[in-house]
Amino acid sequence: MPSIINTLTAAVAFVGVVGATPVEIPKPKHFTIKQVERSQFLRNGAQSKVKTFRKYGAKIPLSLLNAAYAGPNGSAPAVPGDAYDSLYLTPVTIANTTVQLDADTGSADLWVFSSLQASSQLTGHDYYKVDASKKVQGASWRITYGDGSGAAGTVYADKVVVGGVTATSQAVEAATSVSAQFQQDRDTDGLLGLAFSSINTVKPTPQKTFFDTVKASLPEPLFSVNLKYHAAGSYDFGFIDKAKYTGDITYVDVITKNGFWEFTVDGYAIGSGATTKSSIDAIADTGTTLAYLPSTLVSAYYKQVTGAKNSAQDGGYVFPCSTTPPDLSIVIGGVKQTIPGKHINYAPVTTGSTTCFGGVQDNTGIGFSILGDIFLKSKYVIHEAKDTPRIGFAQQ
Ligand SMILES: Cc1noc(C)c1CN(C)Cc1cc2n(n1)CCN(c1cc(N)ncn1)C2
Repeated sequence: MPSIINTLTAAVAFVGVVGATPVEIPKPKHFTIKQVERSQFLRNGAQSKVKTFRKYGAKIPLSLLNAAYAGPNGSAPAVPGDAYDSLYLTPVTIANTTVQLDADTGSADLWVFSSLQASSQLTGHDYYKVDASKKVQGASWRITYGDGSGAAGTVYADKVVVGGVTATSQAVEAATSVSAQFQQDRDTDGLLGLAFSSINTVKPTPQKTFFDTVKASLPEPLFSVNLKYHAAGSYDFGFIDKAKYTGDITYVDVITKNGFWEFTVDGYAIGSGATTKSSIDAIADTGTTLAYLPSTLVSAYYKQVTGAKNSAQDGGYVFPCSTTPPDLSIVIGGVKQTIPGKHINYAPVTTGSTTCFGGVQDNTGIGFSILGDIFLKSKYVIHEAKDTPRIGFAQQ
């Protein structure tokens, strides 16, 4: 629908009567009343409902959030799963059911809670009702994540729609079992893997990710990630939205050998300090909540945070919640990408504690650095899968 903008320009004289003596109010030169597209009002209807729910502290149904933040074709919302952005959820329609999946650039399996699980595991979840006629015979999958959580099951080829983009026959990995972490997390109905298909866990034949399935049909072979701090962002498939970033996009080549969106960081700076040159191997990973960086960098960073300590009891670097830590910049493609200090004050270590867990932690034991949501939520990140895959970063 073309937007209907009527501009009414009127010169209106107001004569007000105050007491007995008429008072002439200076004549305004002109004013404009803009009319906007009806659909924007409709979307704003959902948004005004979200505001009312928030005002009265009511839990907002994800379906309402999805309606409020529905984007143009190709764009899907990424809604924080809780108050601390521990994960972001995106509505995905599989066959005729819409589920809330954690879109994850650090893994390559599209898996979902399903009717194959014990019904006790399905309470509070939307789930995929498997269609036996669509089963991929002989195929199975099993995935384990860095935090020890995981799931396993069998495979179906079914219709999947994300942000209006349709994969007519996408490998849908139906869970037969999920780990305790997923059983306890009633918001996450599964994952939408967006890493490279080379690390898909389906046996005997690895399956394509949703992005790989639809890539050739998109305007451009890319997807853009726009996670936000304590707010709904988006995943844009096939296009770059200039309204979602400022300045330039800095691209670097992706190292594809491990199946991640992996690249080299050139250095870092703490607060307004000098830049330290350092070659750091890192992956961009929307499925990881925090940022995990080399111990030398992390130790130098927390030396500048009043009251910070590396607490074995709390499982990492913590500091008083009243602290606003310094910004942390990392240099990618010669350009500083800054994490606001506010984002690094992640969350109380336990509910009500005045000790807060740092959003930047040590990568010891992981083998590489992970730029998770703490880094990503202030950036607009382009994942381009041409012959030489590239990743691009811009400031939101
Ligand atoms: C609640 C809640 N709080 O924080 C999380 C996470 C949850 C969700 N919940 C506990 C279940 C869960 C566990 C994981 N996820 N979701 C997402 C995939 N995981 C990854 C992905 C990846 N790329 N790298 C490492 N792990 C681990």
